[in-house]
Amino acid sequence: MATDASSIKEAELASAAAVQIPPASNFPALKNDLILRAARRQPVPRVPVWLMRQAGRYLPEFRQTRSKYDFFTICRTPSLACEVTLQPMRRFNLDAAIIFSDILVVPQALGLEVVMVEGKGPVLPNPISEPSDLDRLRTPVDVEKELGYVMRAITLTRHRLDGQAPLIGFAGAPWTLMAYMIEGGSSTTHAKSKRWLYAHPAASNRLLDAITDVVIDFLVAQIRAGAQLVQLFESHCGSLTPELFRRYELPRLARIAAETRRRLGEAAVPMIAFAKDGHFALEMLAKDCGFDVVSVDWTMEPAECRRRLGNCPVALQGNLDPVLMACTDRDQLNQEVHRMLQGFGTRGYICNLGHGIYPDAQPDTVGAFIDAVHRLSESAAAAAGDK
Ligand SMILES: Cc1c2[nH]c(c1CCC(=O)O)Cc1[nH]c(c(CCC(=O)O)c1C)Cc1[nH]c(c(CCC(=O)O)c1C)Cc1[nH]c(c(CCC(=O)O)c1C)C2
Repeated sequence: MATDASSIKEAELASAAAVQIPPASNFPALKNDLILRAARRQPVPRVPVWLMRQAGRYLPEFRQTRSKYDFFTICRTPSLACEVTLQPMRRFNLDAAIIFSDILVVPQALGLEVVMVEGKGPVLPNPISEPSDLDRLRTPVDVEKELGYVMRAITLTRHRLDGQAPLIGFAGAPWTLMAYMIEGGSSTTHAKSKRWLYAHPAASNRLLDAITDVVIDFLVAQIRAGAQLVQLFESHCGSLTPELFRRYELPRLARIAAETRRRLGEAAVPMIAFAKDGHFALEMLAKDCGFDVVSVDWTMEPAECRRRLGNCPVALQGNLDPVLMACTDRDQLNQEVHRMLQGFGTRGYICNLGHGIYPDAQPDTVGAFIDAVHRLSESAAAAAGDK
């Protein structure tokens, strides 16, 4: 029998792939529902906290798993995606887990190739360039067939979490995915994809609708598989003008929230919208989209967000500068946490970073951040009379 490194790796992958997925029912009882209560603006004894991209490159245990497998192999092998999702849950007292996957699985389901290039990030070798390229898209998408591995990872993880905290499912928002599909990867200006919005409005609507249809089916399927909250990532919101956002994206975000909820009925779960650099869109996101929670980045002043929204029935999430996760000064960290708690208040608030955690984050600082949120918010919530 061959015992070289590659055959050991193949054998490990085969055994990971052979893990049986239990049915998406009879899940273990939830021991910590703080994030669900905060999303519904109910009183909490302390503020829940999780970190965008909490499972990933800053953790040595992730890097070890990643050194053995290609990025999308981890995503497509439910027991590996589950293991990586649980890694930060074992280390930290987090109030939610987020399933390990990527927003770019939706373009893959639509028939576009996406590869993860070391040191560069995601690349789509054959992006959409012309409106006629839309005929290449494989629509309609059967999400169970194309993305069933995400649903299986969710079901397995929900069981293995054993009720420690709720599990978050997610998808990219239509504009953000359209931008990747046209740019072919990361971009600072999104000039090509924005040019589509101006020059090809009908084709842009067709592409955005095709993405929206998949996103709705995908979120519904993730929730049926066991996701207890879902977050929509509009990471490229900041490239749009308010008018482009209002015309192209707002109606789609509203359709995603309304249709997902309608299709699930009683089984609906809280929905979070994260719009990076979406200052101009705060009121639109909070009042005209139907999401339960709006997640803001670090460029927004917490108290100012509350002031702008008045008594709008929406919870807020955010917004610590992720760079602080690479710093060691605990007084500074405590001060920043205190400032967020003061500005956002302890009701209807989920503490998080303003964007995904960076690879140079220090695990010790991440732990100190989570503990500071719990410690400082407990006294603030008690002072506000919340239990
Ligand atoms: C760990 C990881 C992920 N994606 C990528 C990596 C690093 C790749 C590697 O290990 O090689 C590539 C990977 N995938 C993407 C990027 C960003 C590329 C760019 O800058 O445009 C990278 C480096 C695209 C992507 N992917 C995602 C977003 C939205 C959030 C954000 O704005 O940061 C975006 C924009 C979401 C995402 N992506 C991931 C999760 C996992 C769950 C978690 O821990 O939170 C999530 C939620 C996982």
